[in-house]
Amino acid sequence: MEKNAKIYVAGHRGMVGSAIYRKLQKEGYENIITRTSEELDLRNQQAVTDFFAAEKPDYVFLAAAKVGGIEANNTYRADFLYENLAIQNNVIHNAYVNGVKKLMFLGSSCIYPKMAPQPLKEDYLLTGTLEHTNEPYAIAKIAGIKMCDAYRAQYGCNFISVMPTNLYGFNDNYHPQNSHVLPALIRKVHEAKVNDKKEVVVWGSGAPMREFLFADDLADACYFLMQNYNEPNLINIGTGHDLTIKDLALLIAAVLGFDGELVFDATKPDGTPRKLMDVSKLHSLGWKHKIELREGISLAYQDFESRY
Ligand SMILES: NC(=O)C1=CN([C@@H]2O[C@H](COP(=O)(O)OP(=O)(O)OC[C@H]3O[C@@H](n4cnc5c(N)ncnc54)[C@H](OP(=O)(O)O)[C@@H]3O)[C@@H](O)[C@H]2O)C=CC1
Ligand SMILES: C[C@H]1O[C@H](OP(=O)(O)OP(=O)(O)OC[C@H]2O[C@@H](n3cnc4c(=O)[nH]c(N)nc43)[C@H](O)[C@@H]2O)[C@@H](O)[C@@H](O)C1=O
Repeated sequence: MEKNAKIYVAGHRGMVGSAIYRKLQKEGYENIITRTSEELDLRNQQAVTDFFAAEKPDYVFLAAAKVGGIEANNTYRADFLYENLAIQNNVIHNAYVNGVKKLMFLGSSCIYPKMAPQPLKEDYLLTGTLEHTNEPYAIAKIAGIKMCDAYRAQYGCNFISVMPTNLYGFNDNYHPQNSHVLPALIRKVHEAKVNDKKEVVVWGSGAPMREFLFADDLADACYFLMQNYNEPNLINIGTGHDLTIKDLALLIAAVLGFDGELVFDATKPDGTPRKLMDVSKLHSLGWKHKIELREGISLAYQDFESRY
């Protein structure tokens, strides 16, 4: 990407989009264009068509999406399918129509088959049944990946798809029901600590395993791949390490200084038992994460405390 290139970061107020924006600024890009969802609703086909025709961006990071944790995905099934399909259809198609030089689409580790062998290799996509709680989201994301591949095959567009693992970081969503597990547990443990409560409720059995990547590391990888990756096949982004939800809760309790009990709520779903990324393809290209989990939780907690 040339330093004077016009780069559209879709979803720049979100956790991932804001990290990509910070990374681009740090690298010296000055022509970054953004719109909030109030200024440009990416579900609106005409509005997106007009925006691309007027702005003609050179590069696009598509980090706008309907996003949430296990409960949000399972509850708002229609919204996750419709909104994500609409956003990605509009952005990817108009990127093609307006000659965007390169576009990055973000998938997610939760769109691999529920019972895929571990660690998850890129070619396991579409080899088995999806996890029920996030099936609508996964169907939309798989369509986005296939759309990038199809526009490359038919029209020669340099559209790439990356597959991030579970993320956390600055500007995360700490909603009690709709957030992902890591921000949810930061909030619950914090509230238990300041209110002198003896217990924190952890959803499910605590046995599922998850891998976590700090959003600024993801942004660094996205920037690296935007410079160095031009293939139709998707590429995993993660750390290659995971832990149980119980151990995650214990680690968050340790970092935040909470010494009460963890109580497991079996009425809540566990979701996918494990989704550890095989990151050998990314490592072979020369990229590795920098922020380890304990440090990342500490950074995220500082952000949480400054915003709540
Ligand atoms: N969080 C995670 O653990 C993971 C995320 N990902 C992927 O990363 C990407 C970003 O996720 P994340 O940053 O966590 O999500 P956030 O919810 O933090 O941010 C999403 C952004 O999308 C924008 N957006 C949503 N709907 C619309 C719309 N209709 N029109 C315009 N903009 C819209 C929002 O804009 P505004 O703020 O202006 O309303 C918001 O800034 C997504 O593609 C997601 O699937 C992949 C793996 C894991
Ligand atoms: C990134 C990925 O995120 C989603 O998948 P997920 O990894 O299953 O999501 P999660 O982070 O919400 O939960 C992880 C695990 O943690 C447990 N858990 C415990 N206690 C809380 C808790 O308090 N909140 C939440 N949310 N989960 C909890 C929870 O029961 C589950 O076993 C996809 O829908 C999909 O959208 C996607 O892309």
